[in-house]
Amino acid sequence: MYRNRAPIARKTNETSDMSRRTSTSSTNFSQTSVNQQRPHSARRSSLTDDLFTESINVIVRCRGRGHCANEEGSPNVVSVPSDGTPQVKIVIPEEARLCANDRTGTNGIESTRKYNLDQVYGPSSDQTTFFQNAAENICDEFLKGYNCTIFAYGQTGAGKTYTMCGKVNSDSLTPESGVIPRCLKKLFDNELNKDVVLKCSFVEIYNEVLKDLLSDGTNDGKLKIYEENKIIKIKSLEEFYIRDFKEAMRMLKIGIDKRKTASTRMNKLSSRSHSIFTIYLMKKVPNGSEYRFAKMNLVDLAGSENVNRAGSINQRAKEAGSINQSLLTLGRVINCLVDDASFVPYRESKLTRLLQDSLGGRTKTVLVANIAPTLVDLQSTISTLEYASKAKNIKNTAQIGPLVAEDYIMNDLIEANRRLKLDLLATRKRENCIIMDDGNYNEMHLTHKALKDEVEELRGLKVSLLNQMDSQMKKIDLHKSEKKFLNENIRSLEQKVINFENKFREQRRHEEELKMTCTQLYDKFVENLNVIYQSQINTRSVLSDQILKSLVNISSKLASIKADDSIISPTFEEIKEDLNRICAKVDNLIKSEENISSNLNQSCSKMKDLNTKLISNKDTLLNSINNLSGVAETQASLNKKFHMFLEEFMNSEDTHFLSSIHKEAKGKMTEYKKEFNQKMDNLMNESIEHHYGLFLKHYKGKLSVDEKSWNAATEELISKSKRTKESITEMVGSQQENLSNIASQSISNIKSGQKDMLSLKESLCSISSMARPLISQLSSAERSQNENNKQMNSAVNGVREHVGKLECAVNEVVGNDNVNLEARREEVWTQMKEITEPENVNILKSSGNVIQPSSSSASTKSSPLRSTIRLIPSTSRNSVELRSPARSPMRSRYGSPPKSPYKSPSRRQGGDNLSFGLKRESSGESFREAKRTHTHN
Ligand SMILES: Nc1ncnc2c1ncn2[C@@H]1O[C@H](COP(=O)(O)OP(=O)(O)OP(=O)(O)O)[C@@H](O)[C@H]1O
Repeated sequence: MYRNRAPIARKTNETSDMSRRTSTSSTNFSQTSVNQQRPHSARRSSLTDDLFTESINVIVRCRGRGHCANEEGSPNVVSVPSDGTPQVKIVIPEEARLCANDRTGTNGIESTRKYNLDQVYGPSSDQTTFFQNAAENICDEFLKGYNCTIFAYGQTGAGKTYTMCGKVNSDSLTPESGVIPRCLKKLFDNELNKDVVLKCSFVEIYNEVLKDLLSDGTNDGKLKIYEENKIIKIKSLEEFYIRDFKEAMRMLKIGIDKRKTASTRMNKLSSRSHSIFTIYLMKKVPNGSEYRFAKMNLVDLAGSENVNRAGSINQRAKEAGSINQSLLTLGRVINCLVDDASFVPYRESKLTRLLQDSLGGRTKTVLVANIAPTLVDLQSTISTLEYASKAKNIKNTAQIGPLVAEDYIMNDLIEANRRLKLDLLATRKRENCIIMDDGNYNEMHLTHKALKDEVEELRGLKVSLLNQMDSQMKKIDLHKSEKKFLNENIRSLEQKVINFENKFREQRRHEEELKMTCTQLYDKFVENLNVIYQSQINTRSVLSDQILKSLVNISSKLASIKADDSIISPTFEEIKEDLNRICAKVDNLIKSEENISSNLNQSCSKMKDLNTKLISNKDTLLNSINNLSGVAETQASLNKKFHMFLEEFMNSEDTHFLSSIHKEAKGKMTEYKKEFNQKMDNLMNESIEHHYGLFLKHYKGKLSVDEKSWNAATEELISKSKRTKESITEMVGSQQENLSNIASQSISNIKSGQKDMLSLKESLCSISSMARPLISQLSSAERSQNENNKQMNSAVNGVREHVGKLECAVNEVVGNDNVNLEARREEVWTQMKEITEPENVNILKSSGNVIQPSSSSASTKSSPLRSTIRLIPSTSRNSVELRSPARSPMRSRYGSPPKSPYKSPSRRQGGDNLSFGLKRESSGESFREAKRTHTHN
């Protein structure tokens, strides 16, 4: 960095002089440049193409809620559309309007207001976004050679300084860097940087006094605003060449640090002055030796403030008054420009005077209106937005900057260099004085300051790091102690676990032992239980045996006492009677069977007679056939003779007559033959049917009579058997019932007696001694009862066997007779066929005579029909079958004449002494079985 002059020799008058000189010289640069414009001013008219009118670009930036608003608990009333619409909307809540006061200034304000501007940015827009969208473009215009101005306007604390400068702590950009650092960065990052020469100045207006923020103070009070050729300039303001971004940032930082700030209630670092950072650009014209001159004013205005609200008193109140005054003038200027007034009061304040060219002049101007969103700031916000809306209508005629000759810049640099060398030489001659180049000094000073800042920063960092370290160490210590504590806990827990495991093992061992003991005890218990159970069973069996014995004795006693007389005897008598009746019925049946047999024999004899007659007829027929065969022989001889006669006749002359007779005779013979055969067939059929019908009619009548008697006898027998069975069953049932009653009573008695068994034992002992003679009696009675039982069993078995045999016999009779009748019928039929067939054969052999069957002639041959035939009813009572008695197993078993095989045994059994011993189950079962067999049959 180098400067036009070195204002370093502060302590010498020479330096002061020099400073003044250089200052003038510096001011002369602008003047020179302006002066240099003069030759070009003639050209400017020719550059009418570069002139164009445009409105000031008005941008609103609304900050977020500040600490002040939060403290006051003020609601937000400003909203910014998120879709990029350049509109600010103010919505005042009704309750706020109702309790409106002067502070909020909502009195008489409508609830909703809208302001349309060029661009609007809300709290969410960061510095980068804001610069890129709002300020970058104007930088480009500046680089093109236009004079440009960006100034921030708004109430105190609305974010003007934040927008324009941001944080300027380092040599590089940060996210918080504002418009000025970013502009500088952009200018130095430009590709055409080589052909660009940049200078800067930084001035503030504090209480309407100008102050050079980059100066060492030697030019204090010398800065004066003057206008030359319609260009506003500041006399004695130092301009510094800036070679790179870092240098520019250091200059900016120096100026910011020098700027007057103070803490108010509304802003802890409130700017109490208006500041203008100006960048001068000399850009070489492409393919030329001249440089285009332009300057950019970056203005951070002091904020308008409510003295009461800001709590400004004394100096601050004076500052506020000055600020507000200058801002009021700015407002009036804007109004005048908007109203296109003939007079614009630029000169009424230094601010408006310095911004004269930017407001309604030849500059491209951007006005940033900073506002706060809360209700407490509403009045200022509305005021700001009103100004901004008006400023939007200010028209500027942007003009490209003048050209400066390259030689002039070179001469300026050489001159500056020469003056510096003289200053150095003069300074070196002085004693006790450190003489050094102002640039170097400044550079060193800046470097030193930067280093100091860095050291401070590092110190602060170190302190914070040390603090962090301390806290970390404390945390580590805490963690260590916690870890130690946890380790101890873990160790104790592990020990507990080990102890627990040991105890668990011990417990398991105890459990195993306990199990073993339990098993042993259980086994012993089971064993004892078995023993007890066995003893109980034994006891029970002994007791039950005793009880049974007692029961048997009692029952036998009862049976012997009562049953013999009152129960069994009458029943047995009845059974006897029944059986006798059955036997009588069986005898009747046998008798009827004999009758049937005799009937059958009679039928057989009749059949034999019939057969004899048939045989005799057969003989007669055979004779007739023989006669017919004689006739046939005669006929044959006659025929022969006739044939001979015919041959002779044929040999004669009249053959025609003979042949006709012969044909006629032949035909008649054929007819005769047919007729004869037909008549013979009819005769034979009629004869056979007649005889067979007679035979069947005769035997059917006979058999139906026998069948009826047989059926009646069978039914009677069955009903008798049924009745007998029922009476026996009833008797047995009653016996059973009696016995079961006695048994159940005894059992219940025994059961009840079981409880008093112990007490009864004693009495039993005494009873046993008393019961001995009774027992002997009972044993004798038991023996007799056993005998009775045996007899009864044998009797029942006999009855059962007898009934079974009877039923078998009946079955055999029925079954065999059915078979025999069938066979017999077949035999008769075959015999009849035998009788009739030879006749038919012979008759068929006969030549044509009618033959009447003869009724005589008996055959001497023996016929099966000569045997006796028995007719018995089959299972189907409607059918009648012929049976051969010879094939009857009954007959073969009992011989001829047929005699019932059941008669004798039945009689024997019925007649024999039938003493039914009472063996309840077996006898009942046998009766049931007999009943089943009978029913089945
Ligand atoms: N858009 C913003 N985003 C973040 N912080 C902001 C914003 N605007 C302002 N601030 C913060 O608000 C405080 C006040 O801002 P600033 O000093 O820029 O206000 P000002 O308008 O310059 O006030 P004054 O006129 O009193 O100087 C600062 O701490 C600043 O960092």
